[in-house]
Parts: sequence; C-alpha cells; structure tokens
Amino acid sequence: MSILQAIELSKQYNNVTALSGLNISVQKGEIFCLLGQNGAGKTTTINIFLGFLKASSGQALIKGVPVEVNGETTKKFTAYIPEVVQLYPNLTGIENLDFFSQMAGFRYSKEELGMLLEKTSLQKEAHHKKLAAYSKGMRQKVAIAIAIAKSADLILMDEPTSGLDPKATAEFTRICKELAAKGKTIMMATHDIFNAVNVGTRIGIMKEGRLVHTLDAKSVTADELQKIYLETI
Ligand SMILES: Nc1ncnc2c1ncn2[C@@H]1O[C@H](COP(=O)(O)OP(=O)(O)OP(=O)(O)O)[C@@H](O)[C@H]1O
Repeated sequence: MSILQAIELSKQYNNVTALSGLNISVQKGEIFCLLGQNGAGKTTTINIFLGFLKASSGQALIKGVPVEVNGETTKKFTAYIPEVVQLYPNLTGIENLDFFSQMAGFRYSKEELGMLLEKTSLQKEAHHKKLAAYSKGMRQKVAIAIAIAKSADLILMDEPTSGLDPKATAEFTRICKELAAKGKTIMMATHDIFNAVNVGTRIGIMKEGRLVHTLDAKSVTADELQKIYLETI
C-alpha cells in the first residue's frame, strides 16, 4: 500500500490552476523529492496532504485514508517540517518538544525528551536554551524530534535545506536517511538538485501542476538530473 497517494489531484485558486490531474504514489521507506519551478504546485500538493487546503477534485490519500474525509486520522500519521520552522521562541528546545508531543497525545519524561533531541544530534547545551537563540538548522532538529516523538509514519517537508550551510545539510540528509531506514516515509519539495540526488530515493519533476518525470535517484548524477530537469521544465 502507498503511504502517500495523489490520484488525479487538481486545485484551482479562482482562475489559477495550481494542480492539474496530479498522480503520485510514495511507498514506505522512500524519500521522494519533488522538484519543479516556482509555481509548479509543490507547496499546494503538500498543503493538501496536510489538510491546510482543499483539493478542487481528485483524491489525496495517506495510508489509504482520504485526507479530506478523515483529516483527524491522517494528521496523526503525518508530521510537517516547513521551510521556516515556527515554534515557540520563548520556550526552550525541550519545552517545545514536550508541548508539541503532548498536543499529539504523547507524554515523555524529561530524560526521554532529551534522548529524542539527541537523536537529531542537537547539541546538549542547546536543549535548555530558548528557541529564539536557535539557528535554522537547530530549529529544524527540534521539528524532526517532534516528528519522531509523535511517531509519524509520513513526514512532509517544504524546502527543508534552503538556507542551511553544507554541514547542516549533510547532517539533515543523514537524519532523513536514518528515518527512512527505520520505515518512515518522507516527501520533500526542494529546489536543491544536488540534495535531491543525495538524499532522495526517487525524484519527481513537477510542471504546471502535474508530475511529468520520475527518476530513481541512484540512477542519476546531479549533473544528469540538472540536464533532465532543464529539458523537462
Ligand atoms: N493562495 C493562493 N491564491 C492564488 N494562487 C495561488 C495561491 N497559492 C498558490 N497559488 C498559485 O498556484 C500555483 C502553484 O503554487 P505553489 O506555491 O504550489 O508552487 P510551488 O511549486 O510550491 O512554488 P515555489 O517553488 O515558488 O514554492 C502558482 O501559480 C501560484 O501562484
């Protein structure tokens, strides 16, 4: 069974067509990278799966459950890492993790919360610092810890590596691969071709609200992907 599936998904914003019969199927343990020009429909796709937006037609299914009909259920399966992680700036990393875990119905001891943050390799001395003092990469680690804490099977990410330095990107890639090896499924929208080849298992290229090309990440180099991308879009 697909963990995430879009079937003929379409979305109109007044007279703008953002998605036009999109079909995607992502299997357990995959890291599916969505590439596409600005306006191709990547964020719209993610927002429909998160239940933030309603599709105009077609189906969005998470673990076979339609998002629109059973939003409360599909939200339990899903975590979200946005481009800019917005957590509570006046709470520490550990307090944010505790708060959002409880919101998702999970209660952890202080020790367990610390272990969850350690899994993302957030430096120990940062656990008790306020989020306001965190870098983008550090905030992302808290968001990943929240995803692990809520035991989400599917993690949706929107341009997660934009603005990360190369070391933070490499660390982020390692964490994504570890999560996928443990059976989590990731779909990320990205503009970073190099990162897509590095982190992805499959790469989809979107154009004008459709998936027009799908590639096995192992079968291409970044240069080859860039060429295919430029020829496609
Ligand atoms: N709230 C909105 N109202 C009207 N049109 C919108 C709205 N949100 C997105 N669109 C339009 O829908 C289309 C798809 O936008 P979307 O943000 O999904 O693309 P994207 O691939 O994520 O782009 P980017 O790479 O710039 O983030 C674009 O034409 C965009 O202008």
